[in-house]
Amino acid sequence: MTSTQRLAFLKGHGTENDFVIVPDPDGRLDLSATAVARICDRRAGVGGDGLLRVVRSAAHPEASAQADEAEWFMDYRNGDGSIAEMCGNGVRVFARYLLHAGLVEAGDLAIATRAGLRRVHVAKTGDVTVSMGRAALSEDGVVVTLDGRSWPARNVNMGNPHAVVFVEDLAHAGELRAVPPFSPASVYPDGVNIEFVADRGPRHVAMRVHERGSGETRSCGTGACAVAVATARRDGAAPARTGEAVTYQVDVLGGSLSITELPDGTVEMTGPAEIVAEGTFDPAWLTAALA
Ligand SMILES: N[C@@H](CCC[C@H](N)C(=O)O)C(=O)O
Repeated sequence: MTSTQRLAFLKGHGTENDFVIVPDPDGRLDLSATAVARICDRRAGVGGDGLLRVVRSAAHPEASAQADEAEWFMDYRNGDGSIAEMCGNGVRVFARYLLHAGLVEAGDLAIATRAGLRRVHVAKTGDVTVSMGRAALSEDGVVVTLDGRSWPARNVNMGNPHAVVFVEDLAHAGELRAVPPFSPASVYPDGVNIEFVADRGPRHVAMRVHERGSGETRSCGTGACAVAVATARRDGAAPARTGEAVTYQVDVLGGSLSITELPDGTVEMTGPAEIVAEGTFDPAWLTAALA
């Protein structure tokens, strides 16, 4: 890109997990971690928990194998510029963007991600539903410690890693300004998203999350799925065994998500996704940010 070209961006969110959306259909942009962190900076940049680069699957080496089934690849980056495999709120916002930009029709579509294909249902307005794949749960003896308290954590992989901790009171998660200490570190060599969960009622919980690469956010879609499945197991609900789907409402600081685990083990998430603004980067600022 030359400094005279204006690069467009949009801003969107899903339950207040907010993203800078950068359309780059032909995969021409070289977005370093530093550039992403500058764009996501809430004071000196556009600001966001993360960035969604919109690239044709065929134009991206990590997605070309999915190009036959999904025209578009979600190149997701955390706010610090690090790469993550998957983002559940992001994929709903990504689908909302594709429809908003006239790149897809309303209805069912597939989106390529680093965690594989995700099938999405997006209508002209309203909530977006995404099939998030299967959760992989394991007991690895992980313990999370914060402000003098310790809890066992459930390890859940939703394409990306999560440690789910049940607490009596979400206030026990404190300020969440830094990654809550956990051990053994070897379970999560690439870092982890940590969810604190409290009961709200039958099949209804609330959570707070410290996201790898973004800090405390107001919502995490993959985290809400991890929480729903971990809570279902704690409650003795196992759709694969009983043949009955189980749905949990998961409240986050920025709203609420509905998560259903189906008898085939796949997890569906439904929640809002909005585009709130469109703009262009100042060319001189962007040139410096990309340098
Ligand atoms: N906010 C996202 C998760 C984004 C990725 C995560 N921080 C990671 O590094 O795994 C969501 O909605 O799932």
